[in-house]
Amino acid sequence: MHQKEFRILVINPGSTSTKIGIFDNERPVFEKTIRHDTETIHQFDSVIDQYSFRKDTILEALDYEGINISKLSCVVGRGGLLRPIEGGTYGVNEAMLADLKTGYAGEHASNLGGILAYEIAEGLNIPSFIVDPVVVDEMDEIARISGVPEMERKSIFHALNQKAVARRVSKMLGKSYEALRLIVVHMGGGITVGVHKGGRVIDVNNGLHGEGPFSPERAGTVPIGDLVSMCFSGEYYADEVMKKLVGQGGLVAYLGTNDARTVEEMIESGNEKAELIYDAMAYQVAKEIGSASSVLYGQVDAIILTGGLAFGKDFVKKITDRVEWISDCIIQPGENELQALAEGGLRVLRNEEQAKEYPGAKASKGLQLD
Ligand SMILES: Nc1ncnc2c1ncn2[C@@H]1O[C@H](COP(=O)(O)OP(=O)(O)OP(=O)(O)O)[C@@H](O)[C@H]1O
Ligand SMILES: CCCC(=O)O
Repeated sequence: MHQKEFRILVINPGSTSTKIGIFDNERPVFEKTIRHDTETIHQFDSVIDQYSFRKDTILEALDYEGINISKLSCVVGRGGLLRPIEGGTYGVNEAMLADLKTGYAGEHASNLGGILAYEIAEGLNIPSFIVDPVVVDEMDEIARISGVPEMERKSIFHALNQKAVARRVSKMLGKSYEALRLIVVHMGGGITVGVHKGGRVIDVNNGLHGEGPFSPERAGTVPIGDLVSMCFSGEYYADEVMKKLVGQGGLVAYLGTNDARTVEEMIESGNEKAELIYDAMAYQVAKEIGSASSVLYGQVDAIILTGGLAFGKDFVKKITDRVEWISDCIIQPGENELQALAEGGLRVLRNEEQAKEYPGAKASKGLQLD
């Protein structure tokens, strides 16, 4: 039987770009990365203030391509720092909009995803969704214990790409995602190592707020006593310390760049410090994988390396040399987040899955965004 065709607009707002795509069912018919220079972004005081600018930019790009948005079936955005929720596709509701707008769990460019999806969809009288936001939380209770009762470990990670890649590899292996025990390692600007079991991510490092391996621009776990001393030294404001951990940590702090390709060039030209730091980043990723394997009692069906850094063959080898005794390593470089967003929306349009309802506190009134 001929399958019904749905046309889906997907929106993935990043800190320096807005990626958009039009999909006819699973098939991408248009994809564009709209780059925003630092000057443009810095004229806004907060992420939410960028809303009208990003919306206009998206609509102009679609108009320029001659894409008629009245033919859309739904709009899907990347979800942001919401309340902790399980993975899946969520309909954008007022409670979600309120949390995205106030930045319930902090500022993140993806907070704009749900808002933009909703605003564009509402004008067309079609549904809007988010899929697997960074706050997907399926952690086991035991994984939440930190050692300080006032501080619970949190699940903040590259849920969208981790889940999409895990599903893709499961298909490649001829098994269902739910039947496999996987360690998925997303290595981008931040690095997160997720333990996937029974279709849930039962443990993962908080890749945004200081846990796990250091990354191109984040510090990861640091010696905690020294961090406390730094905080109370009187030399730094809180936001300065935070920047050292997120944005100006990792490769940026040691080598002045967040671009692994530049680091590789430095190593080529004999820079020994660059070599040590790059080795250390791979070493920390491998250690995190080793730790994740113990969560699965060593019974790991595959270790999957993904994200931009997985394009770096030497970097990948530095990791796999240390962990391939645990399980097979499957390399899936880059990320396919637009496709993953489209597929999440499609599963609901096709009634293969029901859209989940976001559980936050209800907003009292419709939101005024313009
Ligand atoms: N061919 C390559 N070889 C080595 N490193 C690469 C290559 N391509 C990209 N990278 C590195 O990957 C990193 C960026 O990865 P990616 O694009 O996944 O991050 P992002 O999308 O900005 O952040 P995040 O994935 O954390 O949301 C950069 O350090 C970049 O230099
Ligand atoms: C860790 C959450 C996604 C990101 O890197 O910003």
